[in-house]
Amino acid sequence: MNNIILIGFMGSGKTSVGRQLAKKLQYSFCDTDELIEKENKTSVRNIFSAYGEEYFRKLETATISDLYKNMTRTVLSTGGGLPITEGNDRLLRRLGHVIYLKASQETLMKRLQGDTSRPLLAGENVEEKVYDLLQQRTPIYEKAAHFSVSTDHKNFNEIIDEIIGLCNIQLDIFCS
Ligand SMILES: Nc1ncnc2c1ncn2[C@@H]1O[C@H](COP(=O)(O)OP(=O)(O)O)[C@@H](O)[C@H]1O
Ligand SMILES: O=C(O)C1=C[C@@H](OP(=O)(O)O)[C@@H](O)[C@H](O)C1
Ligand SMILES: [Mg+2]
Repeated sequence: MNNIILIGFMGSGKTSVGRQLAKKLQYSFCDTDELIEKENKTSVRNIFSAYGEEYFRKLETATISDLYKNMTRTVLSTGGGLPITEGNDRLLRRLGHVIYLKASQETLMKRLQGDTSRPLLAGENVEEKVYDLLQQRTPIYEKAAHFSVSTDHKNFNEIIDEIIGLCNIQLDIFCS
C-alpha cells in the first residue's frame, strides 16, 4: 500500500499536485490520461472524438487493471471520470491510499478557464456542465476515497503536506 492515488473533478489539481508530490517523496509518477495517450499515440480529446466516451472509459479501466501487477512507491493521478465507472473504485483502493482532491465550483471554474483539452467541457454553458457533473460525481468520489483534501485557497505545498500527513509517510531528508 505504498502508492498514492489522486481522484477528483477536472481541474482539482490531480495531475499537477501528483507530479510535485511524487517529486517530493522521490516516488514514480503516472497519470492515467498520459498513459492512455502514450499507449494510443494520440490525445484524450482525439480518442473522445474518434471513438467516443464509452471507448475511453474502457481504456481507463484496462489501464488501472494493468498497473496492479507491479506498481510500488508511485503517485498515480487519475482522469476525473475514472472512479465513475463501476468497479474502478475497488481497483483503485487495492492499489494504495486513495485521496479525493476537493474543489468548489468557483475554484474549478477559475482553474478550467480557457481550457480546450477536456472534451466534456467543450462548447457553451461550461458552468452548467461543471455544476451538473459535480452534483453527479461528488458522492462517488467521497465513497471511493480513503481521505479527502480540500484544495480551495491552498497552494501546492500545503496540499502536498496534507496528503503526506494523511498517508503517514515518513520523509527521509538527506542533507548533502
Ligand atoms: N492548488 C492550486 N492552486 C493554483 N492552481 C492550481 C491548483 N491546483 C491546480 N491548479 C491549476 O489548475 C489547472 C488544472 O490542474 P490539473 O492538475 O490539470 O487538474 P486535473 O488533473 O485534476 O484536471 C492547472 O493550470 C493547474 O496549475
Ligand atoms: O472528468 C472526466 O470525465 C475527464 C477528465 C480528464 O482528466 P482530468 O480530470 O485530469 O482533467 C480526462 O480524463 C478526460 O477529459 C475526461
Ligand atoms: Mg489531469
